[in-house]
Amino acid sequence: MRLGLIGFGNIGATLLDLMQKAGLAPAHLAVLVRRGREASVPATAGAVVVTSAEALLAETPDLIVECAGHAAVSEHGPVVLRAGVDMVQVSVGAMSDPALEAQLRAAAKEGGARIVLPAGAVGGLDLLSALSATGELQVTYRGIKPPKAWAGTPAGETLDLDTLTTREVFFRGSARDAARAFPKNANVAAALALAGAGFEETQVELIADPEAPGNVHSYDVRSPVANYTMEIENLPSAGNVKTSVSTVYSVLREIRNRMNPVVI
Ligand SMILES: NC(=O)C1=CN([C@@H]2O[C@H](COP(=O)(O)OP(=O)(O)OC[C@H]3O[C@@H](n4cnc5c(N)ncnc54)[C@H](OP(=O)(O)O)[C@@H]3O)[C@@H](O)[C@H]2O)C=CC1
Ligand SMILES: O=C([O-])CC(=O)C(=O)O
Repeated sequence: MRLGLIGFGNIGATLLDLMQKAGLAPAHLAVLVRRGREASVPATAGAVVVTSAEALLAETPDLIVECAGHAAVSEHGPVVLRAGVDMVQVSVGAMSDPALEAQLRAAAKEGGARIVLPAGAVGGLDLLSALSATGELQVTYRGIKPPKAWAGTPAGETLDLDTLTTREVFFRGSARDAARAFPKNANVAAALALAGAGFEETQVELIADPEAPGNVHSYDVRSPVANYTMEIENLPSAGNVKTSVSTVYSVLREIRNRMNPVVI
């Protein structure tokens, strides 16, 4: 596979490492970084490093994986999709901006490309997406992380994250408001909303817990044909405590599914 990456931080670098270990090293790798940040991609990655979506497309990737954040989706997503290249959009929460979501969908339609939204750090989206056809879903999600994973977010406006000793719920609201206010921590809420009951109807609680065993994603689903509860206890990434390691494995799965004859 000729692979294009937008962003080469924690997820990008770990993904390349996992692909190499799984015997799925890309035949060609191009990485889009911000101008002036070219040196952030080590020579050992064996990548062509570019600073624009046009230059990334000139490398003729079969697939592009965005793992750079909401602003990068807005900047590069429409260009990539309009050119007809499928994009795995790890920053799912960028879809919480209705204008950007419409722009991305229109670009994908125009280019005949697909926006692939990976499950990321959460699971069970297959059943949730299937049940959405009942039209009567109730979904409640709780995102629980250690205080340091909420550093640099609005949680710090109401909590002293350095000294917190008790579990505190600092956000209650819709998945849309969660995804917009916590772009590096609530992509999971957006994925659940898009698969299930929608951005306004999906209820979210965000919690800082000094006793949290990792990044915990927990949600309840009620529907006319099935009810379920899911709880995932994730190991945080060494390179970014906000991001669970399983997120990278979920991107690897998307790549594996494009390379294998059986999709699962
Ligand atoms: N779906 C899910 O479950 C999850 C989704 N995510 C999403 O993935 C994103 C990346 O996570 P992670 O790798 O851990 O974060 P990192 O901060 O480790 O890496 C992000 C990288 O993207 C680069 N970047 C930022 N803006 C741009 C841009 N406009 N163009 C090109 N590169 C850019 C940054 O470069 P620089 O070094 O120059 O700043 C940085 O190297 C998160 O921001 C979040 O949106 C994260 C976790 C779970
Ligand atoms: O990686 C995680 O645990 C989830 C996360 O940050 C997000 O949803 O943005």
